[in-house]
Amino acid sequence: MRASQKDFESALRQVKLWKKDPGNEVKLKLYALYKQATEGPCNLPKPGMMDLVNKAKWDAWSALGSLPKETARENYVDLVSSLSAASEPPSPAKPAADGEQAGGDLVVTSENHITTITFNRPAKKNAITTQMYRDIMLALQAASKDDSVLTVLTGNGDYYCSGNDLTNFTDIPPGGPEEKARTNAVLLREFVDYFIDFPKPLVAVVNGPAVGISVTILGLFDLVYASDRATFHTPFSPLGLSPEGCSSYTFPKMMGPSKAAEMLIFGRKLTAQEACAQGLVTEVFPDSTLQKEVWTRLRAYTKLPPNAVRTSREVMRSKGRERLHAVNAEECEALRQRWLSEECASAVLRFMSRKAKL
Ligand SMILES: CCCCC/C=C/CC(=O)SCCNC(=O)CCNC(=O)[C@H](O)C(C)(C)COP(=O)(O)OP(=O)(O)OC[C@H]1O[C@@H](n2cnc3c(N)ncnc32)[C@H](O)[C@@H]1OP(=O)(O)O
Repeated sequence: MRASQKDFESALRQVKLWKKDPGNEVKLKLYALYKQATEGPCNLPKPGMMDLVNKAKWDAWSALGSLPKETARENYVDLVSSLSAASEPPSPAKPAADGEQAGGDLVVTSENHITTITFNRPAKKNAITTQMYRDIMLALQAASKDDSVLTVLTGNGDYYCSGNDLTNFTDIPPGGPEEKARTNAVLLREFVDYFIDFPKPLVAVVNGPAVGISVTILGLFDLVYASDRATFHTPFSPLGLSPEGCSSYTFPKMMGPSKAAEMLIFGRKLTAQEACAQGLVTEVFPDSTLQKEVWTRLRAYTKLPPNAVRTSREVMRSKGRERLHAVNAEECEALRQRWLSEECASAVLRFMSRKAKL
């Protein structure tokens, strides 16, 4: 059945009512079909490589070639109707479809002298947005002053964290990609500095796969407890990136240069057992007992004399701190340049147009 102009307009209205973001892949398809249906084939000049969003849109529209306007209109209506059921708002009685808890993308709780910071974006595999970097710093600042003995980082859902949200690179400010790269480098440096300077023991409870920056900063933690479902992946080269979180220094020190090179340069993904053998993970637990065993142990640790714990940690940490700050600065500068590279731009585009996953 051919879609009428009325069906098309109704589909356009329906999309505006969707409460749930359908994801970049779908948004690009809808954009391309809309443009083809209303303007015909794309004849705009190709945007520059660094203009990521417009380049992705241009690619999607151009890929439709000389598809007739009527067919594009029909495909648009079909796509919207197939997705509409999934986009209906959840009833108030049920939890949100993506399982997000009240409290936003980051949940911070304090109980039994343990402050817990939880990545809470399960629908996006707990990818870290720009706002989340800022909120984690605020949470660490508060935890450094509260009555907690330990600070824990963990994830809600099947992932621990899928690393930096790759769409963080797509909102280009008026100052262009250079300004974006500069502000990202400043934010990253400040974020990692918080972990270097944090005054209390930091514990990661790695409940599932960990990617990118969520792996590299583990080198700055005191304890890393992992589920046997967890994996540890730093795919920097495929993304046109370079290591951060002081991992270029902490990983070779911890696992030796060649094991670190396999991870940080060649992107080898480690299982939890392998990461434990390399010293990145303290102990691996069966997924079914991770929470019970780890939290029982952590509660016992909070009963230790707090001043002795602090002093021991300080003497272990103080010698390397200056070096870590220098490494952090160097890694951020290397990344600032990487973010401006064609290799990185192409990798982000591939992810956004769903041609690539890890
Ligand atoms: C201030 C800046 C600081 C920068 C610091 C730099 C850090 C470097 C890094 O962290 S590099 C690592 C970056 N991360 C990745 O490359 C991971 C990309 N994600 C994937 O490859 C896959 O999503 C996966 C393997 C993690 C999971 O695959 P799976 O098939 O199980 O699930 P989906 O792909 O369908 O994912 C579900 C939705 O989550 C979105 N998503 C997942 N990870 C990210 C991410 N890192 N950034 C943005 N979005 C992410 C994914 O797009 C799906 O969303 P959708 O349902 O809307 O399509």
